[in-house]
Amino acid sequence: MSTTTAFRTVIRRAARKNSVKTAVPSSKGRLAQSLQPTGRAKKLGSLHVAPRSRPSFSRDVAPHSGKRPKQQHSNPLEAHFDLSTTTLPKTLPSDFTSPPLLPGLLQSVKEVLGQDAVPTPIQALSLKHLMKEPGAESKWKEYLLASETGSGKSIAYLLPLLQDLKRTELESAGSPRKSSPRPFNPRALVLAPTHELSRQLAGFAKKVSHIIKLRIQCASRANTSSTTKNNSTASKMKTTTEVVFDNCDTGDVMVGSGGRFNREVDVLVGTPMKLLELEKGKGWNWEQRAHERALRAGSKKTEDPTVRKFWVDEPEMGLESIEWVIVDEADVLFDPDFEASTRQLLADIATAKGQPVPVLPVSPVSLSDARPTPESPQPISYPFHLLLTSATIPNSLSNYLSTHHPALVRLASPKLHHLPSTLRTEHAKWTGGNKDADIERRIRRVWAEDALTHAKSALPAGSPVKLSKIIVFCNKRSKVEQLTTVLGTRGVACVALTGDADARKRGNNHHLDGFLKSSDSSMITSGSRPLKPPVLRAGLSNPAVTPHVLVTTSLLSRGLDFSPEIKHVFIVDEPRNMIDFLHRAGRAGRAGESGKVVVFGRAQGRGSGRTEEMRKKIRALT
Ligand SMILES: Nc1ncnc2c1ncn2[C@@H]1O[C@H](COP(=O)(O)OP(=O)(O)OP(=O)(O)O)[C@@H](O)[C@H]1O
Repeated sequence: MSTTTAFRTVIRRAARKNSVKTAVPSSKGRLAQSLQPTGRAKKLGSLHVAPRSRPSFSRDVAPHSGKRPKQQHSNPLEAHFDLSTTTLPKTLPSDFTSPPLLPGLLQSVKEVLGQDAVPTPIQALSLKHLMKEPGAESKWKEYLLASETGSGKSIAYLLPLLQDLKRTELESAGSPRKSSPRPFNPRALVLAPTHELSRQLAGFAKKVSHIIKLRIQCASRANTSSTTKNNSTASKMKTTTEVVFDNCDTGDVMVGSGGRFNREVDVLVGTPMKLLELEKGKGWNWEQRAHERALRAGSKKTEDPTVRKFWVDEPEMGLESIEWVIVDEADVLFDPDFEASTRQLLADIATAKGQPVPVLPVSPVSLSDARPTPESPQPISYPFHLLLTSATIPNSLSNYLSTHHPALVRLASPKLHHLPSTLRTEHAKWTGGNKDADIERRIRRVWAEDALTHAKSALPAGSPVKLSKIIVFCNKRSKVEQLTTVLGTRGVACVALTGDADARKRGNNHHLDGFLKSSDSSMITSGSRPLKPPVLRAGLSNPAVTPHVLVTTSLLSRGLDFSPEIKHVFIVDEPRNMIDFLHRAGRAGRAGESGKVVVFGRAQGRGSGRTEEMRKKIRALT
């Protein structure tokens, strides 16, 4: 279908629905409103308290019954998620002032979220349970904050973290900080699975803490070439002057030089691998990794001549001062790909603080997706506050926590394991042979709808139309590349982002910011009458030139906040599981904004059974 035909179709449909007016909710407090439980979610609304043997807090929390509501036996998600639920407490803070925040912190929260913003359910739960009253007993906390995508988990963990760090700093004003031979001695770590998310979280934390003046840094070193012993002097010099930290706000980088670079850091954000590298020295595991690669490639020799010998740099980070560790996207960071690094880092902190914990091998049971079983717990007790956050609690994470952190308290929002209520789902059928053409048609339909909305608005006729940005999720890198090329040749310029894309190696988020920011200048003009198809301007305003479509894999499905720019997500390959689906879809419909996820699938013939199965599961999420 051409642009013109698509546009006309939209016009016809709109004419039919002409009498239906869309209610535009007030922007103030929209997020909190959209997250209130309704219908079935209200019944199942959950504050989930994990420790069955040790009821942990508050009179108003109904104790976990251990029983599953009847209707959940038929829930197709049961195989993936821990769906245990209890009742939401009746009394939760309804604003950011009770318990009181430090004045500077409150001011920044209002600046960032808006003067009328009220806490979302997960933020209210966090305020209620995690804000330490001055003089309250100091004990290491262990909490899981779980709520649907885009519901404000970052603020939910930042408030107790920043408030506590500032208070401790004020209380110990005058007393010198512990001396350490290492240049960086953070008081808190925030772990995230990707550099992109680390940078975004650090930038956000900076905004929230700029008045109370805590120092937030992102440990996001630009990827540089490996350092070999053969060229040790030159390469060592290179390492000591290369980029150490990325300044997430400005994109500037500060250049460190080994031990000479000294700067106090309160909160350091990074991937577990990058933080281990700072703790142990760059190159600490390269030899082992190269060895494993050689083994995977089938090398039988113990000393493979192709395995290079790597130089290990000086460690740069001390762990003795750490009081808090936040594990964002905990279900990923405790999954088999990240689990070893995450637990190694946590264990190293405990050791540095003089309370070593065993790094137990992960039991296959705790990592399995099977329903939790009453295992004999092997508790790990870390000497720091541990906060995990996640939008999904797969059974594997639930098992892991029951086994190793039986005292950890789980706080969950009423709509956990549901799509945000402001997100609409549409199913698009493949029409036949050419899937790329179907995707293109759907993209153009979104733009035609933009033009129609513009034409019906009070904006002056002929003024530019703002075209929507769209994220397209594929399963494989090869598909991302192929689709980007095809759409490009058909006049839809795309940004392709895969794990090893060059743009990711630059140590900043400019590749994402550029895509999102260009929206202001990327416009088309509409004629004065709505039936006239949009006219494309040349150059920047032309989506054939300026990318309006980001094509990627699940890499960008985790944690990244694209609101309010992204309202459309396309899922063109069947997601591997519903966890993947929730996270991909959750890049739109955030913070109470409206959004739409379009799921492509086969309506008949081969593969249609699987599509129908997926639809059922998606219905269970809404
Ligand atoms: N109380 C609030 N009122 C209005 N907007 C809010 C509020 N809290 C957070 N937001 C906004 O909501 C958006 C999403 O927040 P955030 O990224 O923390 O969500 P999340 O729950 O961590 O999502 P994900 O699970 O995808 O990581 C952000 O743009 C944030 O500024």
